[in-house]
Amino acid sequence: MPVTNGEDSDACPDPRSQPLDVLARWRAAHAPNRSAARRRVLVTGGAGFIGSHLVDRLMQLGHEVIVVDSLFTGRKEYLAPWLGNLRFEFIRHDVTEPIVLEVDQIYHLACPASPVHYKYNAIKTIKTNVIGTLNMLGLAKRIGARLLLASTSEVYGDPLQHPQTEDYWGNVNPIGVRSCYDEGKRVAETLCFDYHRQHHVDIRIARIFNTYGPRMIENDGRVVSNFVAQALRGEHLTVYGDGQQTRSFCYVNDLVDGLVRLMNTDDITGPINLGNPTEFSMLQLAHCVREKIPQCAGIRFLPPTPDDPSKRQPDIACARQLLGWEPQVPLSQGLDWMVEEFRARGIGDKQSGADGAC
Ligand SMILES: O=c1ccn([C@@H]2O[C@H](COP(=O)(O)OP(=O)(O)O[C@H]3OC[C@@H](O)[C@H](O)[C@H]3O)[C@@H](O)[C@H]2O)c(=O)[nH]1
Repeated sequence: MPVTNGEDSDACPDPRSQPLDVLARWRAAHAPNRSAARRRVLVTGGAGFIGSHLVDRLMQLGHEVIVVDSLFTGRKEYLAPWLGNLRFEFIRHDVTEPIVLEVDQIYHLACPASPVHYKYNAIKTIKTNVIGTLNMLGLAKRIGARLLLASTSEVYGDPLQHPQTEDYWGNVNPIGVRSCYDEGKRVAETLCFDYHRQHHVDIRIARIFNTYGPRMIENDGRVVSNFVAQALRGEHLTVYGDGQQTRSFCYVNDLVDGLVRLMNTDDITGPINLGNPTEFSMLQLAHCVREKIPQCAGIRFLPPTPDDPSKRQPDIACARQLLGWEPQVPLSQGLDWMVEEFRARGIGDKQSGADGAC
């Protein structure tokens, strides 16, 4: 980790004359048992869908990984391959409570991300985004760690600009049912920049667009997992509204690649959009899933959900230019892998017939 302000000698800066951030960064850069090849990395929300894939990548790269997760939506079994590994630790902890750890990097992902889950306890969701992020930024400041915030495309709300570039300020309802998440993440971004300006905390902000892949919880309510699980069970695909709303779906391994690149790129704060720019309507997605899973019963239209964004597509010019990153996996391929994993989990083995289909 680079030490700035002329403090790159091995000698410890004089604690009486140096600001705290200089001392913290000196300590981080000179910590024993650490190197660029073997960093100590904290992943909050590391037992979740994206978090657990990120943990796999960090462990494969040879880092020491600490996962902090409340297991509200995360699943410990996603971490099973690493339990018992000497480079891995799991701590069941809610980030709304402070925690003290010594690490070089913090990937701060902790927060329910499915609209169904984040609306379930809206006050808890906003606390997680605000107090949880404050706690993690305080920790980063204290120990001189770099912090990457998993922000979201939801900061753009129901966008009036399409596709969305990072300089677009968004169109967000501050008092709606989704506000706990989208306003919560907007405040989390604000906090990151305030800690950066005021305390020189080294921050990275990733605006993550819709992501899918193996290990999505089959009933987490998001569209790709819903459609695949419904199709495998021989049920109808539930399309909310007229299905003309659009999203752009990124395969989880591509996203993890973007997160790791962003974390390890110097002299950049973001925000940076990370997502697949290929846009689909929900009806197109439904047809794609039906083609792959013929036992699917058909489509059932349900009322739209409040404040549902009508369109969403990332402009990823910044990620291409600054990180040399762009998604590699087309939706059709990613869906095949996801269907395979859902089948391996036994989803659809016992056809429910609950909605009268099949
Ligand atoms: O069964 C379903 C589920 C969802 N949908 C629709 O599919 C679209 C996508 O819905 P999802 O719940 O998958 O995800 P959303 O885009 O609403 O929110 C997501 O945005 C990006 C991330 O930050 C989060 O994963 C999540 O908040 C919405 O228009 C929704 O109404 C259906 O038509 N049927």
